[in-house]
Amino acid sequence: MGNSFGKIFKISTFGESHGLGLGVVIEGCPAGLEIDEAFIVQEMQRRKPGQSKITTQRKEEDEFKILSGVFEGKSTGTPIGMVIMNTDQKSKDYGHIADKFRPSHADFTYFEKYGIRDYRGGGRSSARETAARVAAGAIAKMMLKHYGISIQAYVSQVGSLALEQSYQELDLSKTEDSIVRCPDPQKAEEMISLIDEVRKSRDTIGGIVSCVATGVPAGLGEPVFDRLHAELGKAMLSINAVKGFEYGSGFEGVKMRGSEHNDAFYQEGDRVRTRTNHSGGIQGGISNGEDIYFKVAFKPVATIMIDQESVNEGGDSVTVSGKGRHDPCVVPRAVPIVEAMAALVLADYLLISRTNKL
Ligand SMILES: Cc1cc2nc3c(=O)[nH]c(=O)nc-3n(C[C@H](O)[C@H](O)[C@H](O)COP(=O)(O)O)c2cc1C
Ligand SMILES: C=C(O[C@@H]1CC(C(=O)O)=C[C@@H](OP(=O)(O)O)[C@H]1O)C(=O)O
Repeated sequence: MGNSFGKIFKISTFGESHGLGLGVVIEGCPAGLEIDEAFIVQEMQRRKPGQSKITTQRKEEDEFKILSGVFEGKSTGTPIGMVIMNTDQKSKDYGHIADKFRPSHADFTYFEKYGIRDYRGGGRSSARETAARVAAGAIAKMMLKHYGISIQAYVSQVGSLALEQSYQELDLSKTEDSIVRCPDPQKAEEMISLIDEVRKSRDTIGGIVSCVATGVPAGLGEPVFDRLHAELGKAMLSINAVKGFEYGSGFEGVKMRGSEHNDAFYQEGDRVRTRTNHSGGIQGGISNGEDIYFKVAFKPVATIMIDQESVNEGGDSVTVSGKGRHDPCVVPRAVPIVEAMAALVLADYLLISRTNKL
């Protein structure tokens, strides 16, 4: 049920934030793929907590072990198992809210579903689980790289501080230069100051991660239900704290006429191309070979260090205030998560596309 994702390139994750650790099983990765462990380390470092002053201060190195499915540096075609141990849980930070529900976190709904509360933290609802997705996403990215596909995400908005440039106008190679992962150096500084100011006031703030996938061949997707953008939307909306997904021209597109919005075709060598790309690289649920681009909106983190109205498990009114180590804004760490989820979807559809036609 809700613990797995994908059709051919499939992942299942297990574990929670205050248990012994977490992990992932990847099925469907073709044999013979070179597995670059240094690349997986790099991806884990981009997501790990405690990486800068504008993230949670929980210190996890997120070292992983590959248990199976890789031999002499190559995938064997059998399930790839990976584990990441938890090393820095502080469950006592949750003692004062063991029977209270944090507003807008998962405490209430999780309790309603299971009738059991793992009060050592957010349990399975903690974004700690995304470490397993990033590990799997790194393998998916390696497979995509083999086929010339790359994915790059960056922070394009924090609160109301937004980049005005499109991804083509930005130097995305600068994204990793700043702790906020915004490729515009000046805006990055402003975003960092804003997050720091919000953090000092014991509050949190939201933001947007933009993402572009290049080199995706035409023909990936489905004309109904499992349309490529629907799968990308599901993947993004499955990330903790996501409140919005928009691809191509998105909500802005409604202001245009068809004559402006249509992407005119032209022939370039042996490829059909489009002059504009309001379609965001997907038409009729199937990739058309142009860049796939989309945005993901993240809400302000639920756990704030300010008193808030709530109730406990017995239905009494209580006041709740967070303690411990929380992200003041998730977007800097969400960048590799968005890329990982996009990579998992594209890797899956790339393998599915081999069954499209003779
Ligand atoms: C990278 C990342 C880090 C997060 N860190 C925190 C955190 O430190 N504290 C918190 O309350 N929520 C954090 N969240 C959000 C919660 O996990 C999320 O709000 C919770 O699972 C409830 O789900 P919902 O907000 O999607 O409804 C984080 C989310 C992401 C993507
Ligand atoms: C540990 C991570 O992030 C955590 C995500 C999270 C949440 O509620 O989502 C709450 C905090 O964790 P804790 O359960 O220790 O209070 C964050 O530190 C991680 O991303 O690896």
